Amino acid sequence: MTKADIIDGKAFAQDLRARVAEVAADFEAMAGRKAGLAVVLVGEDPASQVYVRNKGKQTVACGMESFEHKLPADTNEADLLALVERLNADPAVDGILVQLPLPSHMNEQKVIATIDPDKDVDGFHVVNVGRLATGLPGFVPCTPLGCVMLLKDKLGSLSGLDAVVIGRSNIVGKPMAQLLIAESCTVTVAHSRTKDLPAVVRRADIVVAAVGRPEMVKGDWLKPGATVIDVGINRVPAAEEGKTKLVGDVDFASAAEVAGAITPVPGGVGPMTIAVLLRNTVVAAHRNAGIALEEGAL
Ligand SMILES: Nc1nc2c(c(=O)[nH]1)N[C@@H](CN(C=O)c1ccc(C(=O)N[C@@H](CCC(=O)O)C(=O)O)cc1)CN2
Repeated sequence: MTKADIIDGKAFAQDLRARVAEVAADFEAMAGRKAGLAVVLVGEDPASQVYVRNKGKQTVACGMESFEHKLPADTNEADLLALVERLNADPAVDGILVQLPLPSHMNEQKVIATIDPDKDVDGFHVVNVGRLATGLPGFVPCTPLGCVMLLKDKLGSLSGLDAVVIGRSNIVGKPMAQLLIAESCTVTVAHSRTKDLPAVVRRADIVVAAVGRPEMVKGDWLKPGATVIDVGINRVPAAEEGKTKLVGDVDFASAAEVAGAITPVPGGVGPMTIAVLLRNTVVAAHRNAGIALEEGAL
C-alpha cells in the first residue's frame, strides 16, 4: 500500500500556467504587444515533435505569441545559426528555445551559445549558467526550476536539508544542484561512478533522480520520510504484448512505501517543464521591454 503523499505536478503546472496567463495579459496591456516565444525544431524525433506541439499550444493558451520553426533533419548548422541570429534581432521574440536533442551533425553548445542570453528562456547559455552559479538574475533551466517549485510547495523552507541529486547533466543535474545550494541545502551530486550509491541516497532528506535509467532507485535506498523527485521519463515495454509505458528513474511501487512524498511519472515533474518555460518567457518579455514585474507574481 502507498504511504507517501503524491506530488501532483500536473495540477501545480496548471495553476502556474493560469498565473502566467494573468501576467501575460497585464504585459500586453502595458506593452501594447503580446510576449512571444520562438521554438525551433530540427528533424522529426517523435517525442520532440509532441513537446514542441504542446509548447506552441500552451503558449497560445496563455495569451502569448508562438513562433514555430520546423527545419528538416539535414539542415546545415550554418542555416540554423542564421535563423537563431534572426530571432535574436526580432523584437517580437522575447524567448528562444532550440529543442534538444539536435541531429548528431550539429554542435549543441555552439547553437546554444548563439542564442542571446537575455532571450535564452531555457537557461542553457553559459552566461545564464554563470548567473545561476553566482546568484545573479538570469534564466534558470525549466525542469530543475520546476522541481524546486514542487519541493518548496511541499516542504516550505529547504534550508539545512540533505539533498542528493543523481545525475550530472547540464540540463538537469548541475543546475538542480546549484538551485538546491541557493536554497541552503547540503548537496551531494551522485553519478554512475559514485561508490555505494544506495548508501549515499539513504542519507538524503531530498532525492532528485535524473539519471535516465528506468526504475533504478529502489525503496530500500531511501531514508524513511524522504521527499523524492523523479525527473526520469523512460519508455519501457508494458505487460501487454506490443505496448509500452512511461516509468521514471525511481521504482515507484517500492519507493512510495518508504518516502514521505514522491512525484509520479507521468504527471510529476514533466508537466512543470513547459509551465516554467512559459513563466520564463513572460519574465523575459518584461525584462526586454523594461517593464517591472511584481515581486512574487510567478
Ligand atoms: N530545449 C529543450 N529541450 C529539451 C528540454 C528542455 O527543457 N529544453 N526538455 C526535454 C523535453 N521536454 C521539453 O522540451 C519535456 C519533457 C517531458 C514533458 C512532459 O510533460 N512529460 C509528461 C509525459 C509526456 C509523455 O506522455 O510522453 C510527464 O512526465 O507527465 C514535457 C516536456 C528534452 N528536450
